[in-house]
Amino acid sequence: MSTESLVPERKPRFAAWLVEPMLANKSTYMKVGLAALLINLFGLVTSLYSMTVYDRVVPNNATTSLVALTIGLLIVLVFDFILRTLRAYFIDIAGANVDREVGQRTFQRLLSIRLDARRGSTGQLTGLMRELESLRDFLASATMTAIIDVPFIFITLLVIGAIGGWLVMVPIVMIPIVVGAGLLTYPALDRLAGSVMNHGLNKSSVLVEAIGGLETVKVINAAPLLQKRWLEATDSHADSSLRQRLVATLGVNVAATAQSLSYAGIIVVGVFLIADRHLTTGGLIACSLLGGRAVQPLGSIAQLLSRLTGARTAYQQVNAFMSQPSEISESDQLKPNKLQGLIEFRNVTFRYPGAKQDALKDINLVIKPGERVGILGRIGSGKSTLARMALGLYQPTDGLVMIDGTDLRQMDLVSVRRHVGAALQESVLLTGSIRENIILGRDGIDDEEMLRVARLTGVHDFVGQIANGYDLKLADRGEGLSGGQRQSIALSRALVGRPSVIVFDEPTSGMDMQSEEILIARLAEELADRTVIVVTHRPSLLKLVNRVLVIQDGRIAVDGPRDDVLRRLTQPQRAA
Ligand SMILES: Nc1ncnc2c1ncn2[C@@H]1O[C@H](COP(=O)(O)OP(=O)(O)OP(=O)(O)O)[C@@H](O)[C@H]1O
Repeated sequence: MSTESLVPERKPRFAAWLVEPMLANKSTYMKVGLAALLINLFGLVTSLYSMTVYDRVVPNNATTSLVALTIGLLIVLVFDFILRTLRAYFIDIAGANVDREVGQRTFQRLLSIRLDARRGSTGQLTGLMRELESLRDFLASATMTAIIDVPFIFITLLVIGAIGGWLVMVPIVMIPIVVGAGLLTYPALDRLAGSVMNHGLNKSSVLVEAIGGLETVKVINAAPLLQKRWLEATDSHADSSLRQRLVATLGVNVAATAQSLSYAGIIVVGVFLIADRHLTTGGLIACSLLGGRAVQPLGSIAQLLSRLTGARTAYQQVNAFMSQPSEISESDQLKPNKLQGLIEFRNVTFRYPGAKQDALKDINLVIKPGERVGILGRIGSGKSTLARMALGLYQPTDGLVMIDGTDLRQMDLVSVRRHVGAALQESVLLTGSIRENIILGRDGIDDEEMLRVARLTGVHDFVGQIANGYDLKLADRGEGLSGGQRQSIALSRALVGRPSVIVFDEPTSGMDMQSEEILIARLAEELADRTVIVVTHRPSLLKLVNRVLVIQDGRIAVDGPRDDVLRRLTQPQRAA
């Protein structure tokens, strides 16, 4: 029998990544609410002041009372000013706290996103992270103030009712008009917010692609194509933004007109009530002021409606991203302190998301600790995929990848990768010094160890001569260095700290034969007792390994001791 609960779990209305940081600032938000309450009450005082002045002071020429009342009002205004300032300050503080926490959570999620579950291009993901800004804008400042003011509409209406009786019907009639206009425009605004955001993400996508590959774009003359894509993305973005603003303006104008109508309506009806002696002139003045106050928060909401829909769309997109599978699972994951270096593939089949064919098919493989394996095969045969799977970058579609006898899915990949040195095909460096690029802020790696690997990989040969060479700041992704130099740095950061498992994918592709030979000679000793996987097309690198696998069409075609396999591969095919 299934152990699953029969009662479906109710999904929380809002996601934890947003609600938890907001709840953490609960006390600040309560202060904001209290300030809003007092500010709204002070607003009533101003209207009542006008009423008293018109009804009591003017007819009796009671200047002493006027002075006393005005002093009272001034005191209230001073408090009002202080509270408004405090309210804005508290909202900003809470907004900044929430923004920091939400930003941290989303960035962490971005870094731990499972590659097999990743959706959207690099540019779209960049744009998505920017969408957090619109959420932040929404949660901070003006928006919250306007929303908090809404419940006070009822208090204002109560006061109007107390002073002017049925006069209260005038602003009450206006409320459904404003709300109705909001409700009518909401679906259109919501739809437009979605398309504004999508077109924005498309723009970001073209931009990132163009900037990231500027050199290639020039060389292959792709500028006209990208220019065309950029123009299309900009046009559609501008078009949907324009429509969004038009619809939003409609709601705002209805609210503004309703506010004026409420004012005029109160005056007109009030005149008749005064004639019937149901209302005083002061009462009318107070009611007309209060009438404006009653409708005003709705106007602000109408103004915010487009931002509200924008924020909702951003929330949904970010939430969808936050719900994608991550390398960090909820369960307790194993965090190894060290690795023996036993790597096992059990019946592993893998297909890239959206691909038509399996990249790896039914792989069974045991790499013992200290074993050094070279992986050969034609292009696209699945060599790099095998290396990526050993690093836990992708989870098998079927079967198990195990390290030291434990399923990789049950291990904390950050801890595992601490003991694995990897250099993949692309030597992507980070902005910063060469030293930073080799050490990468890892604990326990000193300058001595950095220099040791730098000498080994040849980095010292080109950095050692320059004064402060290791502190040389590298530009974006290591620009300013040759491909081979970048590769040497990438190899250094993989070897530093002597990790027990090494995974190299074409580690010498950017090097000349002489540099490669020197490197191989030095690596032979360095890698002696490690578990090593080297993906390569170069026979020279096979000097480093004692076992060779040949991958063909996603399957292991040949597996054996290096010399045996090489002999088989170089033997002329016997005629059938
Ligand atoms: N990110 C990806 N998404 C979809 N398919 C992919 C992806 N990366 C690789 N593939 C496909 O998986 C198959 C194996 O690719 P892999 O990179 O492992 O080949 P390889 O043997 O390392 O090739 P090369 O020698 O050219 O590096 C190929 O058919 C390739 O088209």
